[in-house]
Parts: sequence; C-alpha cells; structure tokens
Amino acid sequence: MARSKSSQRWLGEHFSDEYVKKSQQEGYRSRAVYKLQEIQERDRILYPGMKVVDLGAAPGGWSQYATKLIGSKGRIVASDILPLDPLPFVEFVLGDFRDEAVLTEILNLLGGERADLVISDMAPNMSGVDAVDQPRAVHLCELALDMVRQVLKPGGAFLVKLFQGEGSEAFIRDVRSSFKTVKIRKPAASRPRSREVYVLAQGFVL
Ligand SMILES: C[S@@+](CC[C@H](N)C(=O)[O-])C[C@H]1O[C@@H](n2cnc3c(N)ncnc32)[C@H](O)[C@@H]1O
Repeated sequence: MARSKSSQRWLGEHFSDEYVKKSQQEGYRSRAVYKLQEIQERDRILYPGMKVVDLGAAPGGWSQYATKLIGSKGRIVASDILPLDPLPFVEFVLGDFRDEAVLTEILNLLGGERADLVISDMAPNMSGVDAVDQPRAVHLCELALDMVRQVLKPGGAFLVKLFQGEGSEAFIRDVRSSFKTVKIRKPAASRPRSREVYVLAQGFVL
C-alpha cells in the first residue's frame, strides 16, 4: 500500500526516535511511558497502594509503568476503545469511555471506592485539519473531566493530555474550578513540534 508523505515522515521519525529505542530495550509498549516517567519524577503522582484509572490506555505503556509504582496493594483500571494485550495487575475495560456502560464497569472494578488518580493520554483520530481536530481533542478532555468528577475521590489528582489551541485555556479554567492546584507539563519525550501538553491537577474538590 502506498504511504502518504506525512505517514512516511512519521514512520521515519518513529524508528529513529531515541525514546522508541529506549522503550523497546526496556520492554515498554510505548514511548509515551517516558512522558509519565518524567512527570512522576518531578511531581510524585504515583505511590504504593493507590487506585488509578488509565483512560486511553492502549497499547499499555502508562499502565505498565504505573503498576511498578503502585505495587500489589494498588489497583489499576485501564480502558480504551482498542483492545489491550493483558498486563499483570491491570484490569481492563474495552470500549469508548463516553459510554455509560464503560463508566459503570470502571466504577464496579473500583469496588465502590473512588480513585486516587485518573490519567488520560487520550487523543482523537486526527484528520490533519486543525479546525476539526482541535475542538474534538478539547471536547475529549472536557468529557474526561466530567468522568473524573464522578470517579475521583476528594483530594485526588488528574493528569490529562491537552492540545494547546482554541478552547484549551477555557478547559484549563474549568479544571481549576475543581482542583486546588493546576500545573502544565511538557515532558522531553513530548515532541517539541507537537502542541500537546499535560495538565496536572491536584487536590480535587468534590
Ligand atoms: C496515545 S494513545 C495512549 C498511549 C498510552 N498512554 C500508552 O502509554 O501506551 C491514545 C489512546 O487513546 C484512545 N482513545 C481515543 N479516544 C478514546 C475514547 N473515546 N475512549 C477510549 N479510548 C480512546 C486511543 O484508542 C489510543 O489507544
């Protein structure tokens, strides 16, 4: 099958990327793991025994990394539209997180307790047309925030990928209305030319 110039460029960058090589050497399923690792090293959001919800978890790099830090007494409920090859200590819900049934299953797996942390690395399928992609991406973040308000315990934290552009400042203001502190992180593994940043919100106020 013929590949477009942009997909050829993506593949070229992907395979020469130092984080791709590192993830393959270290047995991680994605290069995205180094974004979470850098945030963890700075902000210490993961700790033993905690309950974590990982939205948009496939192929599973973030969940893999999180299980190492939360240990056997912790719990990870991961969810994605795409299937996830099983990971030890990770409970998985297949489906669109916007479906009521997915939310119900996540809540069931949390065993009647709220989560300490929700992480979301979700991104919509990009069309390449900014006027279409940006509102879609921000809307996904808003829906993730709605879900967070239903599953997170008071004092809990939320880490979410956001694309800077139209609507992103309004989303950050919305996050601020429910959390004591909100920080923006741009890890080294996040490609400089990408407008993606991570919003880290801590101290959830119910
Ligand atoms: C960048 S990947 C996540 C990578 C992951 N953090 C890792 O380390 O392996 C984004 C994921 O978001 C998922 N996603 C996008 N929209 C979603 C939705 N509405 N519900 C559930 N998952 C979604 C995609 O299927 C994709 O697997």
